[in-house]
Amino acid sequence: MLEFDGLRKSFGSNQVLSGVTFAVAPGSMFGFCGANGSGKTTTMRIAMGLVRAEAGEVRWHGRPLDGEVRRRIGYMPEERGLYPKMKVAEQVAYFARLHGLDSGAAARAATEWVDRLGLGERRGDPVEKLSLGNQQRVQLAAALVSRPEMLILDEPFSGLDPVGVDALAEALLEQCRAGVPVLFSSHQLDLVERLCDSVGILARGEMVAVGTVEQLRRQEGGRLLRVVVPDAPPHWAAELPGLRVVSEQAGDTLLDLDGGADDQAVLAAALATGRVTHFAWREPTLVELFREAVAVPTAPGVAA
Ligand SMILES: Nc1ncnc2c1ncn2[C@@H]1O[C@H](COP(=O)(O)OP(=O)(O)OP(=O)(O)O)[C@@H](O)[C@H]1O
Repeated sequence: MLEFDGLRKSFGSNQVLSGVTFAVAPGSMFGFCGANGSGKTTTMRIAMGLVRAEAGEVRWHGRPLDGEVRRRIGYMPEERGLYPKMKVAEQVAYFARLHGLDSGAAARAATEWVDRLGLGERRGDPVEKLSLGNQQRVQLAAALVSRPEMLILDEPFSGLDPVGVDALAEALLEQCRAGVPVLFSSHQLDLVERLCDSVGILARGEMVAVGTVEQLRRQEGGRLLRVVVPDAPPHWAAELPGLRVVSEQAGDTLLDLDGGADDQAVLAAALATGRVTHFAWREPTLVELFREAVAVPTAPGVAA
């Protein structure tokens, strides 16, 4: 297990992490989510020894990470660390050598990863001549080339086109199948939902939700009712008892009903405003679960 245990960190008076705890199992993919500035990068930097935590520790197989273990981590930092003048394949081979591969093995592994990530035709170009998305692919090749024992990737999918996303997703799934724990941060929640075994949502300095998407759905208490009434006036459902309007756009309304609320009463109210073209229960997406989890709780009796 890669364990993050009770991490605390402040920058001046800004308490960023106040006890962050979660674990990534070998062979599983963990999607690390949270609003901008919630502390994902700080958490990953602590794991890599780039930021010192005030309390807590990160362990691999029960032992705190040290320099030796960190050399076996494939890390992709948020601030991309490439040498702009170095050629693509040389750069990737350079990172492989830094992680202990001899020069022959490093060159072979670099060729393989450069090809796999769709950069074969650019292998001889200096990195600075590549588009941002392609530089991103080089950075990923650099993280993967040393056959790491763990992967910690800070927003690896940002800036990639759909083909790049697919190539990276396949590469990460292959690492998982080989038993590597993969932790990556992302704001692309559809991707996290599709790829990850587990998800963690960081808010207010803590993991406010951790588990499979299915477990998060159960925690948040269930299903949403989608009602489409193209001609309904705005806010037609706002005053109905026992429900909350999650979203409303051009007659397409998403409702969160209390346990005892009557969906047939909602249907009758919808029909009273016009023709109902869609009326069905559905599971919340990870985006909706995320919004729910990061929303600041209001004290009882205080109007939102
Ligand atoms: N070196 C630093 N000095 C001072 N404050 C910092 C430093 N590094 C991070 N912070 C602050 O810590 C908070 C968390 O930042 P962090 O980059 O970890 O968040 P994040 O979840 O990765 O955000 P994003 O999704 O925008 O990348 C922010 O308020 C940030 O300004």
